[in-house]
Amino acid sequence: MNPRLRADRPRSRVGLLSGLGRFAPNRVFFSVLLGALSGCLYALAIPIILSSLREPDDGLTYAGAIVTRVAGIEVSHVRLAAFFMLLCVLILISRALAVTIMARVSLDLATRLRNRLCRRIVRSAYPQLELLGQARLMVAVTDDVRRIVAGAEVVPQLLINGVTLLGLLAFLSYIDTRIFVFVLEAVVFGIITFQIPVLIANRYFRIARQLHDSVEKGVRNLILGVKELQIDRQKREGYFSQVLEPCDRKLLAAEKRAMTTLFMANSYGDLLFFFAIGTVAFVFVNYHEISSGDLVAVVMVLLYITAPITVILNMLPRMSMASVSLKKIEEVLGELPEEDEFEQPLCERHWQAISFDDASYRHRNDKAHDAFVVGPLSFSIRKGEITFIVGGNGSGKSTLCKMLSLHYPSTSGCITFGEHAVDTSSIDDLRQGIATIFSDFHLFDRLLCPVDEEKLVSINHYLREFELDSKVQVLDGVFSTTDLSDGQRKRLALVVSFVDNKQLYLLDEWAADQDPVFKKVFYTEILQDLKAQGKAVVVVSHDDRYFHVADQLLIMEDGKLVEKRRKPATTTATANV
Ligand SMILES: Nc1ncnc2c1ncn2[C@@H]1O[C@H](COP(=O)(O)OP(=O)(O)OP(=O)(O)O)[C@@H](O)[C@H]1O
Repeated sequence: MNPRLRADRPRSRVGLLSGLGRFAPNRVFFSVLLGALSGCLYALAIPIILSSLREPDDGLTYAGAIVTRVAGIEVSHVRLAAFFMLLCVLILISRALAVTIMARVSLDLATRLRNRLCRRIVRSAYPQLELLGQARLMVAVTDDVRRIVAGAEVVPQLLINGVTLLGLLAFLSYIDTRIFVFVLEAVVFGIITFQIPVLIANRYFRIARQLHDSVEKGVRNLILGVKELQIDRQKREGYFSQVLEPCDRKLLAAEKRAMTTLFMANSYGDLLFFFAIGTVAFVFVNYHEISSGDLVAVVMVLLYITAPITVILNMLPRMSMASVSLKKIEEVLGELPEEDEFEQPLCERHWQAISFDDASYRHRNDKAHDAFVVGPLSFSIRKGEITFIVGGNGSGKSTLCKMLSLHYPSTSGCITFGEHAVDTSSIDDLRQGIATIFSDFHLFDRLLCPVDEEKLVSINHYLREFELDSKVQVLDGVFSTTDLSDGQRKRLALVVSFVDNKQLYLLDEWAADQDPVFKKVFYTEILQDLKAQGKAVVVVSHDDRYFHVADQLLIMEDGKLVEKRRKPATTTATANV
């Protein structure tokens, strides 16, 4: 079996804005349009104010302006004032709409990305998930998605301030072309030189993002291993000094470097404009003729320009981080090829026996040369039979179970379920007939399937049978609690699998946590019940005193099947196989 894996097509390195544009083109277009409009209106505010201050002879005075009484208040240049008020209202509406629309798009995009990542995780080949690791997946689903939202939210702000900047530069060119050229040169010089620290900061942001995965992994292991660390001070300190703190230190250093570089770049950007203002006010006027009114207008525009420039410079780090996170998510999606079979319509497949013909699986890890190989294995599992997989620790029992449950694709040989060879067209259908309880199983707090009256009767029956009825009730398909002992949790997992009514039951060391009484019930009653129902039952077990209940014994050693024993058809149920 080698299910074809469909990797994401190699993507072009899309920017944040084009990513947003592809996601919601109409809304992003409106937001951009309104942001641009808002920027234009902002840029208009200064000329309006200035024109209210100017006299026709280019002097600057309030005296002599025509004053009109509006609702008892004296207003000069009433038409201009009304236009200014209208401008303010329009700025308010367009700005609010631009920002709100983009914020909503970014939230929708975040939800979609999170959902897409989660769906991709469940649709991906299991070995690939193992290789990628929980920490990397968690950071992508939570942190990276959040950073993209933060970055997307500033897009309208950048746009508004960018357009304001352009508008003011245009106004500057209208006042005095020579000053405009000078300021434009300062802007171009500022932008080019500003890119150098931005590039350095981006490099540190990328390093910080990698280190974030390691910190996440460290914290996760700390939480998982808290019991062990609490009872041993030396190990606790060792964990902090050898694992968490070195990672934290590196992350802190990278983040500090990135932020420091960017803040210094921002300060440099601000200063550059004050330098430009100073040059115009103290030097330029000595070489070029310029009226005092124009000079005031130029200085006002230059002072006003510093605000949008500061906003743009301050918002850029968020955009940088969002772009790094978007790239990271695309990398994760690229590394998680989707199995083709999920596109097929589901159709239940029935079989009588599973056959392994020289099937093998090679674990993938960083060091390919010492990867563990299980197989080649040849055997069959039949319905109405109990098969035990036995062997020492690390002999490959659980790996074989995951081959049987179709989580691990065989790297050579062939596996068939009855008439159906396991391939891309059949794998998901065949998986639907399999119930598993692995040693690292997860118990969901609900049944995750429709619960009708018949099912409820069946659940309550099994809860009583497994002595769980006083602990757990099922209300609307949800368990009243899953805070149970390890043994009880395994029993509840078995109840769930019984209700699911599958064809193959794979129980990996299920009985390991059960008390001797229930262990006996498991081997002598529960397994026999499943067998009587015609299920194929595969049990990984170290309980040699119960090996006799098996119809078939598969003995594993170092990834190979060293012995297959089958119970003779004539022997009694208690005879050893
Ligand atoms: N996810 C993995 N990635 C790489 N190698 C693995 C992985 N899981 C297991 N292995 C390798 O496969 C070998 C067999 O592991 P497996 O869990 O199948 O043994 P087992 O017989 O079930 O052991 P136990 O009785 O201790 O549960 C191990 O020695 C280990 O080196």
